[in-house]
Amino acid sequence: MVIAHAQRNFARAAQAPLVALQDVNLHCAPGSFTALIGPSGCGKSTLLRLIAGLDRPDAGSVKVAADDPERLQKAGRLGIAFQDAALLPWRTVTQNIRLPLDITGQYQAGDAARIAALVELVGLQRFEAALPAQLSGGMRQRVAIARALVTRPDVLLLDEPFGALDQILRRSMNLELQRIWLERPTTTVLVTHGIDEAVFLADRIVVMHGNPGRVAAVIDVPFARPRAPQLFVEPAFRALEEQVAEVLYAQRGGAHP
Ligand SMILES: Nc1ncnc2c1ncn2[C@@H]1O[C@H](COP(=O)(O)OP(=O)(O)OP(=O)(O)O)[C@@H](O)[C@H]1O
Repeated sequence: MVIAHAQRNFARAAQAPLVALQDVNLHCAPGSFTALIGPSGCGKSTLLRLIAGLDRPDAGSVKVAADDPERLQKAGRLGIAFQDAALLPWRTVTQNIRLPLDITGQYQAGDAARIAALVELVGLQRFEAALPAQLSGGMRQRVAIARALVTRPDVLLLDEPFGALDQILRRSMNLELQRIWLERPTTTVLVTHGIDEAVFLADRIVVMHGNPGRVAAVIDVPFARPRAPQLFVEPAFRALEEQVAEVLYAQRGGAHP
């Protein structure tokens, strides 16, 4: 995925346009895991929407697998999950997972076994027939991730998927996401507010600043996988968290809590 000099402006009544993204360059190698982190309003979701083909840049270009994201989006080759799992309340777990196949008209009888394997991948065996209202927040997010993977996408885009979960559940979902990603290596971009989540999951952390939205630093994460929960408290992990925090808070004048 290559983002070259991307700019996105939003019109504002009686004011100069808001520059949500300015001259953003980013290259994500196939099979890599990138985390986007930055203060609220710095343009993370806007950038994700450009990669997802849900929005277009005003200048510059976005290419996913050398192709136009909007085209890939329509072909179901981009998998997306948002903070709000956005499941259809009248559909069961299995029916929600197969939704992208129904929408794109790709569903075939042979897909049932693949969907069952996805249910297993996200640890929801025995809940296939449950409705969203019968699931916990973490389970709903698992369904959203399985649904994002059902079309075998080239790229998985996750916009704060665990943002609404409590800290303990978030940690366990971080481990789950790592397991899922290791079992199904997919180029992934994760938007998060959690420095620990970014350091634990990503190969590379893209730290953004706002006004205008831009890339402030790209920090490599060297830890080998699979990463164990103990990593969260290791000095090298803490040092990397500190490095990310320093860039993150630099925009507010340097000092951070
Ligand atoms: N459709 C839109 N119309 C007008 N302004 C928009 C639109 N979408 C985003 N913006 C503005 O662009 C800026 C970037 O928004 P964006 O949602 O990308 O930020 P973010 O970093 O994802 O924020 P958060 O972490 O709070 O979700 C914000 O100032 C927002 O108000």
